[in-house]
Amino acid sequence: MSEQEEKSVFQKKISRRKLLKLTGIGTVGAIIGASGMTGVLSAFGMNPFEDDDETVENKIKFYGKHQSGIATKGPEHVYFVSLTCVAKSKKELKELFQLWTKQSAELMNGRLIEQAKSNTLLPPVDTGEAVGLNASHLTLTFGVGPSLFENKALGLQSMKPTELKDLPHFPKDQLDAHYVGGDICIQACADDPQVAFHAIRNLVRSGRGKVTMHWSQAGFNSYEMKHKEKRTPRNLFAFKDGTGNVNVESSKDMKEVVWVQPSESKNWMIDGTYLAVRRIQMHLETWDRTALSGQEETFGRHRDSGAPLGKMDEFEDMELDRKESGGRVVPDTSHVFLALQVKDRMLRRSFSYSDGINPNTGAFDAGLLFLSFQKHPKQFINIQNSLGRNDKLNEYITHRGSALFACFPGVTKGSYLGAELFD
Ligand SMILES: C=CC1=C(C)c2cc3[nH]c(cc4nc(cc5[nH]c(cc1n2)c(C)c5CCC(=O)O)C(CCC(=O)O)=C4C)c(C)c3C=C
Ligand SMILES: [Fe+2]
Repeated sequence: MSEQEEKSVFQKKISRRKLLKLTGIGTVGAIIGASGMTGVLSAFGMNPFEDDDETVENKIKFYGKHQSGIATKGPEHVYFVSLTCVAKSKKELKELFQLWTKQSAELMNGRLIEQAKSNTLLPPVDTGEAVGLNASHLTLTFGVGPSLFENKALGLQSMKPTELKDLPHFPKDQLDAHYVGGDICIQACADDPQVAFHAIRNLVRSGRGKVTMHWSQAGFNSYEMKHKEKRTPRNLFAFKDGTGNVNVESSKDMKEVVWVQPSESKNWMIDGTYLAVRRIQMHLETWDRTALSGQEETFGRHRDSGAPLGKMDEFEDMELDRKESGGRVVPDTSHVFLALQVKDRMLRRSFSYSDGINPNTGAFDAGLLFLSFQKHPKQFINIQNSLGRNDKLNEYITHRGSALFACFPGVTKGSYLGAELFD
């Protein structure tokens, strides 16, 4: 940088574009590393996580300290995919994440993965089904599973955090290999299911030769609106699901429960989180034959209001030890009672699914794509163990799918997804 150029930077006369050019950030961090870039931009009074286009409607920012789709509230649709990595080297995989970074920023800005006019003699680069649709609050969240680190060709063995291992077998699990594990995951959430699907379709398509699809699951949430605010959504058993969740607006809670802090894991996981995924079938027909009182005793909450048993309002305190006529108001076999027996907490971000009819039973294949984010997998494991064999809800559900992923921190502009792992 010349003296004159430096002066312009300090007087903040220089344009963002010019600064990126001068520092070499435009060439994917060729000159300074990912964390160095954050420092340089901050020193010049620029937000390193700022996105380009503030004018785009219904847009969630791609760049940030944390990935989108974790603390982002009120998702209506999800398309989740678990992938197998077939890349032959770390370099190939790194290039894929660099490409996905660029494409994700485009998609979350409501654009196609490639703006260039298609050559009519070739298949279009973007598949096109999102043409004319807006960003629809699309979020994209990427993670890597334990098996990725066992692939010797990638040479990532020493980077594996000790806590990143397959979830243990839990009592009553009846897992179907079709819905277990994966090397890489992508969670796409949007208000429009076609926008979410389009994103995954195009990301997977451009990863051809480096990834193949292992399993996927689409899901949905519907929100009652009050004073233009989304209320807690109901699951397919009609209960409000998410009332006792971590407050995503509290950075203290998020640091305590969700975001990995320095020295809590491998350095590349700082500001990242672990995603536990469970595909849980819900036996709707059995549930629908259960009396309302039995349904409410199963969860420990009233169905319509979502209030703790014996109370009126959804957000009243859950008093687990409250007794009336000598008996517990909230049964000790209820889902909420057992979930609260351990001190661990998690951020739940689940979606309902309905996938047609099971040909063997003639029953709905419907349930919950349970997704929880936590800074350590033991938080999920401890709660699931507490639910164990005693949860009354077990009479109505069967866990069919399971996976654990380490989700990267967010991306600084000029860097890429997973840079801290690959560089
Ligand atoms: C291991 C963690 C959990 C699994 C698996 C799980 C499955 C599951 N949950 C519901 C419905 C509800 N869960 C509710 C509360 C709740 N659930 C968990 C954990 C798991 N649930 C926790 C930690 C809590 C919060 C307890 C609290 O802090 O109060 C509720 C009540 C409303 C709410 O707080 O969200 C419902 C309803 C289903 C249907 C299900 C599997 C299909
Ligand atoms: Fe639950």
